[in-house]
Amino acid sequence: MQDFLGMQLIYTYDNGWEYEIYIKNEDTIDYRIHSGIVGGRWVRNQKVNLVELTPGIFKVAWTEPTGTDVSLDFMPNKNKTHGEIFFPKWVDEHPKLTVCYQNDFIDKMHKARNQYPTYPKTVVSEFSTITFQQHRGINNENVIAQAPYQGMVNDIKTGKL
Ligand SMILES: C=Cc1ccc(O)c(OC)c1
Repeated sequence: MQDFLGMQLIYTYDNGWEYEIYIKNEDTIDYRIHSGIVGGRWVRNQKVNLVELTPGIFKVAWTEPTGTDVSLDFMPNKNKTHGEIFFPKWVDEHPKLTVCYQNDFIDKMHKARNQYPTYPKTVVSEFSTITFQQHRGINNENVIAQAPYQGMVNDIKTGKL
């Protein structure tokens, strides 16, 4: 567990979506979405359940202010992850409403999830390939501290960011 906490990982789902997560501490993540239908969305200090299923394999699961539920399995030693993402109907219908720095729009997310339909949900089940991982220490506020932009992943991978 100690080597997973503090990790920054970038991974690309088989459907093409590129995500970045920072495992901030034992119950908190920050993340950015670099591509896909909600590319541009980013979130800090999302509370999660994090467990080590077996040595080197981790599950991170949470429910979001949007009503989206997420369960991710990380296999960093194999450069693989698997995600199960449960989207309420409204996120499927109005994905762009969720593209923001969510921390500044929690009320907007709560209003939207009450106002728009939840069901039927859309379940996305996808493997991804980890293309970058590095240790950044625990509770590092500088890892995910600005909005995603075109070329940011390249800047991270080349050490410019
Ligand atoms: C819906 C959020 C979401 C979905 C899949 C992910 O891999 C993720 O990582 C931070 C977040």
